[in-house]
Amino acid sequence: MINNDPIIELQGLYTRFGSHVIHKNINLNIYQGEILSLVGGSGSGKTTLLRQMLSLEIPAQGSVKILGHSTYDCDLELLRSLRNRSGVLFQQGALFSALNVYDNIALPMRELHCLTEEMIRDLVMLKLDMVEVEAQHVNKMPAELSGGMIKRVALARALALDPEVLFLDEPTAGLDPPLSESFIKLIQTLRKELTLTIIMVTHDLDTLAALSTRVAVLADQSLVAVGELADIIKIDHPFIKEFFLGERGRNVLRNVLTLP
Ligand SMILES: Nc1ncnc2c1ncn2[C@@H]1O[C@H](COP(=O)(O)OP(=O)(O)OP(=O)(O)O)[C@@H](O)[C@H]1O
Repeated sequence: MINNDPIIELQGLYTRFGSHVIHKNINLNIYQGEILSLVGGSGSGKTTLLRQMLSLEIPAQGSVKILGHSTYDCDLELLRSLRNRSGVLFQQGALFSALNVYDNIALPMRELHCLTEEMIRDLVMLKLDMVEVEAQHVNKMPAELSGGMIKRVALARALALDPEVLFLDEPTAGLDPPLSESFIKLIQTLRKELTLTIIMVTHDLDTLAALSTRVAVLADQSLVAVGELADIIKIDHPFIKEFFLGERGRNVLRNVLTLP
């Protein structure tokens, strides 16, 4: 279910690294219950925008509101509670290599300092069950896990504190097609069961087409298009044409849409 409350509001965002301008006047509302996919060329600033939504980076200008609160002028306590209401699955460094599966998922729970080890154990097992990982794997170290399993355990950790918003950076990168498909199905199921709002960066058109309720396209330092995939592909912009309507794009999209 999507409703009209913006969960995230970006207004007039400008980002610069030295003299390198990454974003110019980005405006975007993300609504409760949607899965918004952010696409753009390499270096267009997708991950940076995600990090700004998570208040891990501050733009040169503009404001970010998450769950109704402005993140750049709020106190640390509020910032911490807003972060606890968001889960993140980063593309790199998804798990702490020195911690086993159990401790990776338990970490955000322990950081709350208000749960007993018994409660944490029950919650860790519940999260593992949610991501369809069997209990026998709890003592394994990340190096002993397959790529698909790492993604699932990292997702369990991202869901550890029952977030309202989930950020996914290239969630299916590095997975072969069957693993990617089963991860997509898992995200679809979780979104329905947990009424999550999901913001995802992806280059993968299968993932994008299967999951997105809306797509936002970053190019020329701006958001050049925001909308449903069926409308986005009709827009006459070089990046959109190349990304969605090149040979690979056409092969994926012709199964789900009528192409121009
Ligand atoms: N902390 C930083 N300091 C300087 N430049 C940075 C910093 N973070 C990102 N950049 C630069 O900003 C640009 C956007 O980076 P970003 O990682 O957000 O792009 P992206 O769209 O996610 O790229 P990709 O698809 O390749 O992952 C890149 O040119 C990058 O080198």
